[in-house]
Amino acid sequence: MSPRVVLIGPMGAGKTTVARLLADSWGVTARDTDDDVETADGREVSEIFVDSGEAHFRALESAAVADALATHDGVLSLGGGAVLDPETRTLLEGHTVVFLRVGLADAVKRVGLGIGRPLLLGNVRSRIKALLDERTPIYEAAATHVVDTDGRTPDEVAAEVVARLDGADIDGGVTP
Ligand SMILES: Nc1ncnc2c1ncn2[C@@H]1O[C@H](COP(=O)(O)OP(=O)(O)O)[C@@H](O)[C@H]1O
Ligand SMILES: O=C(O)C1=C[C@@H](OP(=O)(O)O)[C@@H](O)[C@H](O)C1
Ligand SMILES: [Mg+2]
Repeated sequence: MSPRVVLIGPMGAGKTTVARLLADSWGVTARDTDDDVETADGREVSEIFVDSGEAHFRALESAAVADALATHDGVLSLGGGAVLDPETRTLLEGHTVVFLRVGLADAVKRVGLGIGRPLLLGNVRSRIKALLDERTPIYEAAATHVVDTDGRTPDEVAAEVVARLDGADIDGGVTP
C-alpha cells in the first residue's frame, strides 16, 4: 500500500488544505501527519513542542510518517519539517512526492501570526525566511514533482497537481 501522493513543503504552502481537495477530487481519504501525531500523543503539536521539546515531536512525527507511508493509500500531507529526518527521506524514495513551493510573501500572509506553529514564534517573517533558506534544497531533493502555489488558490493548486499526476499516468512517465 502506498499513498497516491505525498505533499511536502514549508509551513503555509497549503499541504493540509490541498491534500483534502485532492482527496475529494479522487474520491480517496486525506491523512495528515500532524493530525496523526496529535491523535497518538493526545496533545496539540504546539503543546508537544513547548512541554516536551522539538526532538520529542520529531520522533513522534517520524513514526507517524513511517506508519502512514506503509498503511495509507489516499493523499498524505506531511508537516513542513518531516523531511529533516534522513530516515524519512529514505522512506520517501519510490513514492510520488509533490513539493508545494511557496515564496516568503505568500507564506507570511497564509500563516498569519503563526498561532499553532511553534517554530514561528517571534518574528514570523524572519523565521519563515530562515526555514525556506535551510529547507528548500531538501524539499527539492525529496520531490518527484514541484508545484508553485504563489498567487494561486488551493483549488488551482490541487488542479495542477491532478493534471501533473494524471498526465504522468497517461504519458506513462513522470515529469519533474
Ligand atoms: N494557495 C493558497 N492560497 C491562499 N491561502 C492558502 C492557500 N493554501 C492554503 N492556504 C491557507 O493558508 C493557511 C495554511 O494552509 P495549510 O494547508 O495549513 O498549510 P500547510 O499545511 O502547508 O502548513 C490556511 O489558512 C489555508 O486556508
Ligand atoms: O515546518 C515545521 O517544522 C513544522 C510544520 C508544521 O506543519 P505544517 O507544515 O503543516 O504547518 C508542524 O508540523 C510543526 O509546527 C512544525
Ligand atoms: Mg499542514
